[in-house]
Amino acid sequence: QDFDGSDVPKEKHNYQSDVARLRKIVINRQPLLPQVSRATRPTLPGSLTPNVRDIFLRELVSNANDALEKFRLTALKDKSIWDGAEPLNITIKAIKDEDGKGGRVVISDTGIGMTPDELTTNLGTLAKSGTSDFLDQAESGDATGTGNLIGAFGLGFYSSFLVADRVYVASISPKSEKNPNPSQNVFSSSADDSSFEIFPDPRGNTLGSHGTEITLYLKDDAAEYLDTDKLQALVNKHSSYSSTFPIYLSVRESHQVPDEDEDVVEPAPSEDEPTEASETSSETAGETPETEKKDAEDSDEAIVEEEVEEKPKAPPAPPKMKTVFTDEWVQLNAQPPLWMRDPKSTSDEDYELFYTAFWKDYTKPLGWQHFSGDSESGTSFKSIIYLPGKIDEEYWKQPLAYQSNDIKLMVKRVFITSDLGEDVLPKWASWVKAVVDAEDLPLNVSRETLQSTRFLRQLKQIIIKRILQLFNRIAEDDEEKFKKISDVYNGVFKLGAVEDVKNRDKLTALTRFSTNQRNFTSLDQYLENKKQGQKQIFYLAEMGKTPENLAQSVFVEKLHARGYEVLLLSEPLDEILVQNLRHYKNVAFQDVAKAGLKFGDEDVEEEEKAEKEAATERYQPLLKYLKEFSKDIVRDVIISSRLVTSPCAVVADSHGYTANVQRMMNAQNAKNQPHSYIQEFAQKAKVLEINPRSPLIEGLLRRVQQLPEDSEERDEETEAELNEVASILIDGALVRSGFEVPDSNLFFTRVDRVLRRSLGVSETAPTDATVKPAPPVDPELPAEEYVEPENSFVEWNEFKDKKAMEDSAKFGDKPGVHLPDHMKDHFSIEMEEIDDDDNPVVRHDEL
Ligand SMILES: Nc1ncnc2c1ncn2[C@@H]1O[C@H](COP(=O)(O)OP(=O)(O)OP(=O)(O)O)[C@@H](O)[C@H]1O
Repeated sequence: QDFDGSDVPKEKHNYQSDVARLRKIVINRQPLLPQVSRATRPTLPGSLTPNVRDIFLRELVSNANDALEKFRLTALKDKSIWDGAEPLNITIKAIKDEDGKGGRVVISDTGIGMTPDELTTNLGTLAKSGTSDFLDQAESGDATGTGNLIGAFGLGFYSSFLVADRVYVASISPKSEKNPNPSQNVFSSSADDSSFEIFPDPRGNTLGSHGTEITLYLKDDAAEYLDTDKLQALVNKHSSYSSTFPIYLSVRESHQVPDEDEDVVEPAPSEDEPTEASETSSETAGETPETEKKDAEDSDEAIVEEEVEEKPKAPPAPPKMKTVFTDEWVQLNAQPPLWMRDPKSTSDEDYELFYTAFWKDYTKPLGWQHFSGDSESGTSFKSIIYLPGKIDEEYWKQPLAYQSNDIKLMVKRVFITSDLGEDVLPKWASWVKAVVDAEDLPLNVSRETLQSTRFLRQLKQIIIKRILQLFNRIAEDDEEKFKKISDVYNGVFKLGAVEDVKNRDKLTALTRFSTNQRNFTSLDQYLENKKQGQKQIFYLAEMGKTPENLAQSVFVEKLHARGYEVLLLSEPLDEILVQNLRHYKNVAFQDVAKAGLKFGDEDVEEEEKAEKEAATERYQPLLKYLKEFSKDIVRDVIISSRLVTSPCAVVADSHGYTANVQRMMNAQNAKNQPHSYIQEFAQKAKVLEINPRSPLIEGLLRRVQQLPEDSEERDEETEAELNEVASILIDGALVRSGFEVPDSNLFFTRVDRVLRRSLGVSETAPTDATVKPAPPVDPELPAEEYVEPENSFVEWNEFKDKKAMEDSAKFGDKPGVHLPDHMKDHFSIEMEEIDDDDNPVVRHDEL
């Protein structure tokens, strides 16, 4: 009897809109044969078909495993639903049609099953996070990309429609208080329906007391999935690690039996009757593979014995033999789970496949550590921890609030939970994926009891220790690989070093930086390259600039010229990190844009000191002049010992703001904070340094010296010119040092004037500023109707005041405020009622 062969009442439901979108993409999946036109598709040999749709099996097996896990957990609490003896497993069977062309694949599990309501909600709506991302990408992307997308997201149940025209899901959930009389029901949908049906299974109860059976009627071009070798290969590749429950495949085995005794071979299907044989087995779907297999073995034994007994004295002529076929269940994942195996005999590919199947993450992991251990509390366990190949974007949105639940705790191979509470790992490490199988915990351990166990606390330390060891080992042994790790994890190391004081040193050692001399430097390598006497780790931080830009900075020029290494920090976390660390291995960090920079080589410093004193003496008039001139911007003007070619720079005091911090403060102030006096003080805590060896500075000194002492002899024009040059010089120093000029319009007006002067053009000659005015006012209204762009409208309904909403009817049918999407989060809208004279209505006096 099949699913449709009865007049049971069928409830029709429409798919939720997202499911409908998803199914459309899956069913019309263009990329299946990306390089081939539609017309030629059907004639292609199966082997050319890219394997996008192979994923259906992986997805259904993974769902079956989840259902079994749920069942086992439920049974731990409610002993009445499972006696522990009835097998929990997954079975896969391919059944060919009578005409031998098409057929169906049936995937069953003895898991938690679904009630009719659950069939409707679980299979008719989408609850998966990330699905809308998938939909958007798939719908906007070109067709060829969709295949990869399908593989990368994992479409769950809906991937059935990659291979099937029609899908039936028969299911029964175990008896419970809510569901005292469970019955077996069917979900049915064809690939091109926009709806599905739910109805009582016309075949009655075939699944026993709990479980699900998914029957896929294969599309014409998907007959390859009837081949058990293919199914076996797929399970081996994608699913052997995704379930700790046995997965059985029904495989047709051939046997040689004596031809004479027709009765004996009767139970087994003959070669000419493949369909009948398949049907016989499918009717026994309620039986477990184990019982079926046992029956088959029993009957085989009986045959042998009968023959021996009946013909003891027969002439020794060889009996006539013929081939018969039986369907037998073969377990596909008979090996112990990966974490129980010997790491020495486990290949990288095994670890990668296990990772993908277990966490449904299709980006290859960057590393793993497989180990066994004993916690101090006496629990022994085996574990594999992984470094994911990418970190979830959510993590970087809110790293300190992120919780991934990716540590899967098993007890004696049985999955217990992946919710180990918020503090199972320090926040910086919340991306770790690990499986931990403990031997000595009770199977019914609850999350609450778990959290109070010493085991969990120790596990946290063990995982962190192992993760750090793993990073270290790769850093030491394989620089190329560590570069890849760094691409993903450098920010994590920096965050960890700030957040996790206990592991700060180890995490800091893993961070890598660009410098003026090389690209991938650890702080230890920096210290190895430290010059004699150097007592500081030099760095320059400016968020958003590239290290190449930073290397050109005025603050780096002398250090670079002398051969010192300077860390060039351009990542958002960098400056926070050095501020928190303050020193590494007892060597202090020194911001080269700040006062306090010391090279540490005494001879040079003595020499420079003398030179500086002499220059200060010589440049006194210019220093005095500039100090007076720039008193609103800097605290002092001094002779520099950090500049080589640049004429001047603005250096922050050790307690003042660098340009980087200044920018961050400005951004902050722009948001809401008022300026404080401390901030103003810190802003001005900077010094203008001039380079006595720069010809420009020497020239300026000469000009200042030429200014007449006597105020009677002053020439205003010459003085104005000099002031202008000095202004440009100071503004230039600000820009060169990363600060903003106080008034950029004034700055460019001055530059223009100086340019005119140097070109001999009149300084006062006006530019022809005539422009063509706009045409006169157009009294006509636009002919075409304005089309509302989607989503640019803050719906009236969103306003909380319902009364205002009702009143709004008189303003037209869709009043509202238009905002571009990217601005919506930054605005709140308040409204007030106004009267005919545009005055706000504060009180309704008449009320
Ligand atoms: N074999 C099954 N037994 C019981 N419930 C099932 C089974 N297959 C699917 N379901 C239910 O249907 C829901 C939807 O399945 P689907 O594969 O589309 O998404 P998912 O499994 O929740 O997500 P993901 O595939 O990312 O894990 C599941 O969450 C589960 O509740």
